[in-house]
Amino acid sequence: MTGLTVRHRRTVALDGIDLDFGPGVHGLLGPNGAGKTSLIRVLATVARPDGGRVELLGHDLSGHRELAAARRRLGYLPQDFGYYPGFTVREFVAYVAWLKEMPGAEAGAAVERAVARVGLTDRIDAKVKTLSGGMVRRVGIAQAIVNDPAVLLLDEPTAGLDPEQRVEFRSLLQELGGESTVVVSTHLVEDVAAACTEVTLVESGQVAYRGTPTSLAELGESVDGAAIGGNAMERGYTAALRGHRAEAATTAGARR
Ligand SMILES: Nc1ncnc2c1ncn2[C@@H]1O[C@H](COP(=O)(O)OP(=O)(O)OP(=O)(O)O)[C@@H](O)[C@H]1O
Repeated sequence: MTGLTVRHRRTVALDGIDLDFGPGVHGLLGPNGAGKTSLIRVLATVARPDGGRVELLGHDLSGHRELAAARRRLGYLPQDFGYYPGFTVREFVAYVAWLKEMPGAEAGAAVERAVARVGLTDRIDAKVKTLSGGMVRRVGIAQAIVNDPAVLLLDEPTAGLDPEQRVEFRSLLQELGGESTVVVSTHLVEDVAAACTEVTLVESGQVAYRGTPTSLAELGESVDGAAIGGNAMERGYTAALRGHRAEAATTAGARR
């Protein structure tokens, strides 16, 4: 994407950002309101940008036909994931497979495979409304991967998962990142440390930092631990944010 701009009324959620994502697991980190969801929604083709150009899997997302082609190869777990409570897990994931225009002959096996990958085979014929919050989240992940997407977008997928499920989910993420491009937004620096190949730190609609989890931890090692606190990765996160804020303040001062 180049010059990607998203506005919500007077709020600039994304301020002309340039980014590209290749194969692997990309962690999107940033404070509340930084613009992570706005970015994922544009990539998921559910929101139109106000400016800039976005290309996904070779499709320019400004074209209608291109959008449909891109959607078939996408997987998306929204932050507020809506589902039909009366559907069983199988029915719900099959419904998403149908929406993605998967051929009927393949869909049945694909649904079972996706549900198995999130560890819910024993509940596949249970109604979604009877599941715990963490299980519903896993159904959300299953529907996102049912079509073996080339690009998988996950907005806060670990919210509501217990620690054991989170650990299992991270290994699933690593597996998925070996096959496709995964973009995952999270508040948890541990998710990034454990599962991501690259980190993008977003702040006030801008890219504040890009690098590997190791380079972010190295940045944390280089700052005064007593002054910031936390582990190396958390210190790196804080130092990168503060660095970006200082730079933005200097630029704004120079403009005045
Ligand atoms: N529908 C909307 N109407 C008005 N403002 C919005 C809307 N959606 C987002 N915003 C604003 O746009 C900015 C970016 O929001 P966004 O949800 O993309 O951030 P985020 O990084 O995903 O935040 P969080 O971590 O809290 O989910 C924020 O200032 C937010 O208040």
